[in-house]
Amino acid sequence: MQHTYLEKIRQTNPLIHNITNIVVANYVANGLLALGASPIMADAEQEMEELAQFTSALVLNIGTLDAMKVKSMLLAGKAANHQGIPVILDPVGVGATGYRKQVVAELLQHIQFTTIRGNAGEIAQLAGIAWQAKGVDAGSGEGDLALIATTAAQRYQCVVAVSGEVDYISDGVQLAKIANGTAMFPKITGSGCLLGAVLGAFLAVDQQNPFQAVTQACTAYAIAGEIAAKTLQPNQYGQFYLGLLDSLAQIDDQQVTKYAKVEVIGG
Ligand SMILES: Nc1ncnc2c1ncn2[C@@H]1O[C@H](COP(=O)(O)OP(=O)(O)O)[C@@H](O)[C@H]1O
Ligand SMILES: Cc1ncsc1CCOP(=O)(O)O
Ligand SMILES: [Mg+2]
Repeated sequence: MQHTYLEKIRQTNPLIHNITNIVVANYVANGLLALGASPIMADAEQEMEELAQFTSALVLNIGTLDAMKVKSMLLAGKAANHQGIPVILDPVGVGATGYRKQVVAELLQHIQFTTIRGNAGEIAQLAGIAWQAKGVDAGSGEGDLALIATTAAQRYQCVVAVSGEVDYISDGVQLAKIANGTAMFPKITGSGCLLGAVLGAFLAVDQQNPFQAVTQACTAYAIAGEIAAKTLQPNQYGQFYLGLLDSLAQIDDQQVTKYAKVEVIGG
């Protein structure tokens, strides 16, 4: 596996266009800057086509939807597909309401996503497998996470990442299991949303190998969390929130190689 993603991101500073939710926009922008990429958060329908001409990836996050945002997402997604830049979907809380389900179905119908990243509850919903999600959080279920990732990847013809205590990445044939991370992640809001944007940065520097880029992104991000949590008490969530940004700025490809707990099956 290629292990030079972080170096490439810092060399090329890919510009990542995010249409994201009001809870996390600032944190995601800071996380991309820390990593060495550049963020642009833009929602207005008038600028979607223009942005696709000079950005390196598009991240669509449905966390706080409204009709105007959905219109912009459709325009941005189609323009990104036309330009051939990677498009990432974070289907935040897709099982929570009928509107979220309807919007995600529309996005999936009109846009070819490179990657879909969500927690188990969100991806189980897209895969049509039973799961008890809790709002925007993963919730609980008995489902087989590898099957959920693989089913969604085959159904939507893209790389799917199911994040959680163990991350499962599938392109429909290959499966990666990543055992890195820290239990502090689900204690801060925005950690999943920031991961979606980080996927954009990794995919921007390796458009040829989306499965590998997503696996490396999830691994690097989970290890950055481990490093941030190492010196903290288990309830220092505020410190973790900021420490994760510092850690994303400091982590390098050698550390990712050293600490990775990744198993790849199939392919
Ligand atoms: N219990 C856990 N232990 C270790 N890492 C976790 C745990 N839960 C989530 N993560 C990590 O947190 C990050 C965000 O994933 P997740 O919490 O599933 O997203 P979301 O915030 O969208 O629900 C991922 O890097 C994932 O690996
Ligand atoms: C709490 C909340 N409500 C709508 S979007 C959002 C943020 C979800 O962020 P994450 O999935 O990264 O925890
Ligand atoms: Mg989320």
